[in-house]
Order: sequence, then structure tokens, then C-alpha cells
Amino acid sequence: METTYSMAQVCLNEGPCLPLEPDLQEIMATSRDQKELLWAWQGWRDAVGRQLRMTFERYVQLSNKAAKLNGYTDMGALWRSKYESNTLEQDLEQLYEELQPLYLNLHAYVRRALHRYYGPELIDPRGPIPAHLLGNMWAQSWVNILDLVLPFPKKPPEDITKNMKSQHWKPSKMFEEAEKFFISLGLLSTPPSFWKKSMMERPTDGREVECHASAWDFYNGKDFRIKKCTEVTIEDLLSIFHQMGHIQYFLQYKNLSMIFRAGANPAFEEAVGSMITLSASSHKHLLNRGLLSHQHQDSEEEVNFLMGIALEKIALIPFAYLMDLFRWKVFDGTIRKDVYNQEWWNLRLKYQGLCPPIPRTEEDFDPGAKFHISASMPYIRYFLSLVLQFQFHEALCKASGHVGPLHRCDISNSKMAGKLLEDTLKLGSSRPWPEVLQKITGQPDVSVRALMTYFKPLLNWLVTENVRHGEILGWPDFSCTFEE
Ligand SMILES: C[C@H](NC(=O)O)C(=O)O
Ligand SMILES: [Zn+2]
Repeated sequence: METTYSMAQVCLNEGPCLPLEPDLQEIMATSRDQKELLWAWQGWRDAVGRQLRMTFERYVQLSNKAAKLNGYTDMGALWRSKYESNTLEQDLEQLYEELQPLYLNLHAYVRRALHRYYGPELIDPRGPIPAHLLGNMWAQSWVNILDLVLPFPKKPPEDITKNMKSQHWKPSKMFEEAEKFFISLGLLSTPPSFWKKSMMERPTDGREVECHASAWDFYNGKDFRIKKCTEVTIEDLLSIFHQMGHIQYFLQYKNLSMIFRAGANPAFEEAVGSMITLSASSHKHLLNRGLLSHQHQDSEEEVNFLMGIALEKIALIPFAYLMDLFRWKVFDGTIRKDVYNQEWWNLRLKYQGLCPPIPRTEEDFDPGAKFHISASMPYIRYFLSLVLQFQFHEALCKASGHVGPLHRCDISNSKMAGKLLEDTLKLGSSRPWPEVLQKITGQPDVSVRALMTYFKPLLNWLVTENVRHGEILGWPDFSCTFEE
């Protein structure tokens, strides 16, 4: 399944065939022509999802067989066991409900902006949003339509990618930049082999590789690598910070016995790099690193900034939640193979308020068009990481002596913050994760409070804006209509 995913291309009628990275991603991110977006969206699902359907059915059988041989009822139970909690599903549902108001307000506001841009024939202001218009192949991150939804369009943020290119940034410099951040905290630097053996760019020697970024621990205390088809963009720079967070965790726990060389739970592994990225993407840090030029950010520019972060983090909430809701139900047999695609879109409608842009059938297998499903990579870790990364960020900002709004915090150069992080990462999975959470934040519970604190100024603005326009939160017109 992963080979099919990594080799797939979508071919123009009489012209080149385009791979996902960077070409199809670029179209999804930058095109404002809904027919072109539909071409890429449908082409990718025909080239990947459809091809994986039969193999995925066999994968489910084999996965469950393996899980049962390991004493679990099904593979979903095995995946969930990593969190060592018998109330995991209820706890996750509770977190989702607490975050839903934030998502519904963002969804309603973005829908209004898309209605303004693409018109009423495409967008129903009381209905779901067509999934190909959000700037991303899976509508899981909406950062690429910030220009369409900017709260204060007269104060557009600087184009950081443009600044990177005019300063001749190269992929290696992007990795060095992330390394410098960790070193500024007093944390460990990567060994020379990292720079020799990592794959930082898509190979030009014709080798077909899986371009989805990933970090690797070779469990010999010396060999740690990242594989990424790096483009010189701010999105890729922040992705590198995320991957370097994985590498730092590997380095910190490399002397533990093998069984403990993992995150306190899988969400901790994802949260470390994403938490650093919150500092790295702050106005203060980007200014300090010469990637922004104008000093002061007024309150309207701050709302624009927070919108940019929300299009990354808040948009991901329902997607990250439903990815394993789907697979857990597939593994436990609740979702039977003859309705895989229909049940996938039921979840996409229920949680994300999205519709497919064209009718789907059971010939399609749209979940298979997402890397983590083709690669059998669990996903609930990213949902839990969305909450944990803000708890970590708040704790380290406090340790760094930061005062003022959380979204202005940049922990770089703080040895105090670094020490707190180091003491946490060094534990690996050797202690129960609530104990590790208590060590870094002072309390053992997962809580959305820090995330809500960070986005408070934006939520206030969104609620006011939505009330002013009489927006309906949610999608009471729940049926998906298709462009004739
Ligand atoms: C959120 C998740 N991140 C990752 O795989 O590194 C994704 O890209 O879908
Ligand atoms: Zn990750």
C-alpha cells in the first residue's frame, strides 16, 4: 500500500505526470480554480485510494489476526493500548466536545469567506464545505487559504517563503536553523552521521521515495535520520522543526534500555516538535531570525497571525480525531468493508463539516489517499498532541519567565525551559505518561485550557464576527449538493 502511495502520479491529458510532492500539493495550496482543484483532488484519489481498496481489506484481516495473536481483540485495541488507559475513548470524546465551539466558529467564518470568493453555487452558507477548496489535499490544514480568509486584509502578513527564497535559504540551512533552536535551549545537537545519512531532498537520481516526512531512530545510540523532500517554504521549515523534535527525543533517551526508548505515549512524541514550532513560528522569533522585517505587530495584525496558526491547528482537530475513529471501527467490525467509503464520508461530514466535491461510490476508497492509512500509521497521536503541545508550550513559557499573551512566547535561548524539557524527554516511556505530564506541567491531566488560552483573542474576534453576520454554527443543510 505504501509503495502504491509513494509512486502514484496524476497525468495531464497530453503532458507530464505529477507526483503528490511537490506538484499536486502545490496545486491544492495555490490554485483558486475549482476545476483545477477538482482535477487534482479526484486524480489523486483515483490513482491511490481506488488502487488500495482490495489490499486494505486484506490488511484489516491480517492486522486483526496479528492483534489477536498478541492477546488483543482487534488491531484498534492494540493501538489504543499504547495509552494505558481504560477510559481513553471517553476522554478523547470529552476533549473533542470541549474543542468543538472553537472549530465550529472557525468553520462558519471560513465558509462565509469561501462563499464570498467562490459564490453561492459552490458554497451553501448553512451547509458543509466542499473538501477540495481548503488549500490541502485532505482539508486537514487550511493555512494555504489564509489570503482568502484574512480577518484584516489591509494588513496582510509578510510572505516568509518569499523572504526565505530572497535570502537564498537551502534545505540544509533549514535543518541547521532547527538544530540551532534546540541547542539554544541547552539540548543535544545531532551527531555528524545525521547530516551524512539523512535524506533532506527528493533524490534526483531517479529513486522513487516516500516523500511524507519522517524521523528515524536506528536504536544504536549513534544513527538518527530524517527523510523529507524539502522545499524552501515556511511550511517545510516548520515541518523540519517538528521532525527535529522527534530526533531530540531519540537523543535524550538513547541510553535507556531498549524497551523504554519511546515517548511517554505516542502523542508525547508528536507534541515535542510541534510545541517548539509554536515558539519558532512566533512573530518575535521570526523577527529575531531575520525572516520578518517589520517590528511592531498591532492588535489587528495579531488577529491575522492567530488566524494563521488556527488554520493549521484548529482545522486539524476533527480530522485528527476521525482518522482513527474510522479505523478503530473498521478493525472491530462496526464498519463493514462494503460501506468503507460511505462511512468515511459520514465521519468527514459529522466531524469536519465537509462534503466530497463530486459523488463518491464504493468503487472509491478515499481514506486510502492519506499517507497514514496507506502506511498503517496510527493517527490519534496527532489529536492528543494538539492539546498536549499547548500544555507543554505554556509550561515551558512559564519556566522561561515569559510574561504576556501565550501566543507571543518564544522559549528560544531559555536554559530553564530547556532543562525542564530535557528532564521530561530523558524519561522516555520509563514512567506512566500522567507522571511525565505532571513533571513538565505540574499536573497529570490532559486539559484544553492552555490551547483555549492561546486562541482566546481569536475566538473572541470570531464569535463577534459570526454573530455580526448571523452565521449558523454547524451545517444544518447537511446534504452534499454537487455542481451540475
Ligand atoms: C499531522 C500529520 N503530521 C505528520 O505526519 O508529521 C500529517 O502530516 O498528516
Ligand atoms: Zn511527527
